[in-house]
Order: sequence, then structure tokens, then C-alpha cells
Amino acid sequence: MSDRLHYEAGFHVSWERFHRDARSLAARLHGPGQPEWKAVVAITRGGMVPGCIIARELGLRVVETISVASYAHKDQGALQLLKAPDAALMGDGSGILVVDDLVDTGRTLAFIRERYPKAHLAVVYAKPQGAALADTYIAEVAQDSWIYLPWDMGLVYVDPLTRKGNSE
Ligand SMILES: O=P(O)(O)OC[C@H]1O[C@H](OP(=O)(O)OP(=O)(O)O)[C@H](O)[C@@H]1O
Ligand code: HPA
Ligand SMILES: [Mg+2]
Repeated sequence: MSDRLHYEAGFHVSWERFHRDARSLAARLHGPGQPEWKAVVAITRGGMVPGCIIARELGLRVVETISVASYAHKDQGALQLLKAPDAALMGDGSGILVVDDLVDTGRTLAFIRERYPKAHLAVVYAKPQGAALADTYIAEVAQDSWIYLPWDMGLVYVDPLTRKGNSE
């Protein structure tokens, strides 16, 4: 049995931490040796948050989206492209920064890589199973740890460890 408290299970990321980590990702993609990026392409929906932060840091005004959905009930989780980015902009992906919040199994990034082999795939968090598919990431998170992103959470009351000291 785990000795973790129920609210500690997983990796809970605050807005501040996410902003800091996304900025660190931008910093890694900037400077000597890095290409002149043409555009940021965010993988919806989670990639739009770091995509915005990175576009701001790198001074990129061209921001596109790619939308991929998983139909687990239909075809063993086959991925389907719901919305493609502009084909003329994308080409084979050269100079394109594709951004997502995280890579887990790697299925999403593998899908993107197949279509845009020259794109740079950047994510904030990576789990070991999919990490090799990302060209750049900031932090590795255990495979069995669920990453709770700030837009999926809210402030909630947490019980103290003991009722001792409470009147009743
Ligand atoms: O490496 P994988 O196993 O493919 O998982 C990673 C993807 O899963 C999540 O997106 P999700 O499809 O849940 O959609 P969302 O971004 O709209 O929340 C996450 O934002 C990544 O895009
Ligand atoms: O750990 C995760 N957190 C949030 N979304 C996800 N999608 C795949 N894995 C994760
Ligand atoms: Mg996503």
C-alpha cells in the first residue's frame, strides 16, 4: 500500500510552475544553434497553453493548431486528424516548432512525426515511454504518475491530518 496521501498521488502542476517550465522550454529553443523558427504549431488542446507562452518568448506571431483525437472505442485507439495546419506553411516540418504540454505513450507525437518528419517536437513534460519521440522537453515524470495540469484543477479544501485540536 502506498504511504502517499490521496491528494499527493500524481504530479500536480500549478500555473506558476507550468509558466516557469514552459518558459524554460522556450529558452532551450532559443539562441545559437537553433533554427529561425517559422511558426509555432500547438497540438490542441493542451499544447495551446505552452504554445502561447513559447510564441510570446520567441517573438513568433504565426501560430497554428493541429487537432488529433483518439477513438478508443472504434479502432483500438487509432488516432484521427480532426484539423490539419496550413499545408503550405508546414511543408515537411522544417523550421516548424510543434508544441504540446506532455508526451505519455508517444502516440500523439508519433502521429505528428509521421506527417511532418522535419518538425521540431517540443513538450514541457515527458514520461519515459514517449520521451524519445520529443526533440526537446523540460522534465521527466514517472510513467505511472498522472500529470494534473493547472487548467484541469481548482483550489479545494484539504482535511488536516488529525482532528486533534478541533473543538467538538
Ligand atoms: O503521448 P500520448 O499518450 O499520445 O498522450 C499525450 C497527449 O494526451 C493529452 O492530450 P489529449 O488527447 O488528452 O487531449 P487534450 O490535449 O485536448 O486534453 C496530452 O495533452 C497530449 O497531447
Ligand atoms: O498524465 C497525463 N496527464 C494529463 N493528460 C494526459 N494525457 C496522457 N497522459 C496524461
Ligand atoms: Mg493533448
